[in-house]
Amino acid sequence: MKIGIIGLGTVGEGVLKILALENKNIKLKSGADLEVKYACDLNIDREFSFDFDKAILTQDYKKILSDPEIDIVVELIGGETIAKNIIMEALNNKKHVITANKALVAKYGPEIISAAKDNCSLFLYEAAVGGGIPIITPMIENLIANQITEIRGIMNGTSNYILTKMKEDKLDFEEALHLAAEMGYAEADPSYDVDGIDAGHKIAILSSLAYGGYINFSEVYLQGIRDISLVDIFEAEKLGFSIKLIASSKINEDKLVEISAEPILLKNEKLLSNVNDVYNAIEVTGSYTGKTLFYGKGAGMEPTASAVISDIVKIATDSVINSNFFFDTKSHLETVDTNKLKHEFYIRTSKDFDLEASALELYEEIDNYYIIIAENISRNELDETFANVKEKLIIKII
Ligand SMILES: NC(=O)C1=CN([C@@H]2O[C@H](COP(=O)(O)OP(=O)(O)OC[C@H]3O[C@@H](n4cnc5c(N)ncnc54)[C@H](OP(=O)(O)O)[C@@H]3O)[C@@H](O)[C@H]2O)C=CC1
Ligand SMILES: N[C@@H](CC=O)C(=O)O
Repeated sequence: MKIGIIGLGTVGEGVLKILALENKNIKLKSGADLEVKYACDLNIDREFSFDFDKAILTQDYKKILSDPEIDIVVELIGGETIAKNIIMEALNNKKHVITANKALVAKYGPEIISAAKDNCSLFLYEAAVGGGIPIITPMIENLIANQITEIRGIMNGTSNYILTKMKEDKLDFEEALHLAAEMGYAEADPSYDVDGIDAGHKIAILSSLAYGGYINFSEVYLQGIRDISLVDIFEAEKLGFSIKLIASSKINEDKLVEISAEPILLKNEKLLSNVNDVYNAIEVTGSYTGKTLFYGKGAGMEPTASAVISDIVKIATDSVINSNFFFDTKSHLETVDTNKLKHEFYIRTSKDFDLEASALELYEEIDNYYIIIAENISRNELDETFANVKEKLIIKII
């Protein structure tokens, strides 16, 4: 199998490196005969920390797309414009495509998957969710006997790293984000990480695999972590909770999906409360398995590259389940308006809120804020109640 890798940043360099180091072992274990014919990046004059034949380096991805010898194109440049063109052109040229680009899969999955089917090519994206954790393949293969009814987890390494550093090292948000970017965890535009968008992409992808249809990404309820301060982290701790960015979805009997990516106050005894640093953990509920848990590093060079290589080997060993059920491009899954659902909430509001005029009870006053715990209330009701305050943070409690 001849492979062209496009994008040699964090993930692409990892793929090139592991293939250079492990090619013989991979062949021994799987029988797959892999050759990287091209490795493409804008900057090819830099130093690499491992040995490989530099003749494979190119700055021109079009060479890869038009070379009839190339079987697999690995798209690792990220973004939604050139990356999408590369993927579509590669598929239309009858090449198999592998990506780690969750934004593209979540937003354009139906279009890309249809193009793959039309061209009898394969489109795989194990690295798009959970970094190094095998999760897409288990959803398609190992859990195939089950009806999946619920998925819940920590799916963004950067935000989990930030929340962990804020809690354990008392770093403020910006310092922790800076560290996450240095480690290669954050997206090129880190607002994807901290505004819940990346976790939203991932839960949309998993739900589209699980429930026999596709989720329209714009229907995922999103809330990020950028407004969470040390005050909230330590208030939560006093109450016996941790704050985690949780992506979740569940399907009800009417086939309506409740789907969100948002910070949640989780009881400290819960398993997900204790998943820290760049680690992700994804809990999948199946009709026969009950809950299964997938845990590991959710971002970073080597874990993510490991997932990309598993897709390469699947294609090379011709072992891909490619039915229409998973990410069914013809069946749009309807979603529930989560703003109407009643829950318990943690609220931090500035003191211009007229507490006496409201039916809500004060839990504590801290600095210039009221902390309020509100029960059996919807986001819509809370948004109306706190519409005019200078500052507010509203987080669901589970
Ligand atoms: N980092 C991670 O932990 C994970 C990332 N992902 C996904 O993997 C993908 C890649 O991410 P990551 O490796 O972090 O991104 P990086 O920004 O580190 O790498 C992208 C690379 O592609 C290069 N590039 C950009 N445009 C072109 C082009 N037209 N032709 C050739 N090369 C180009 C960039 O060069 P230059 O820098 O010069 O622009 C850069 O070297 C993204 O979709 C991301 O969401 C998925 C899971 C984990
Ligand atoms: N930025 C992402 C990278 C992996 O998907 C994250 O932090 O999880």
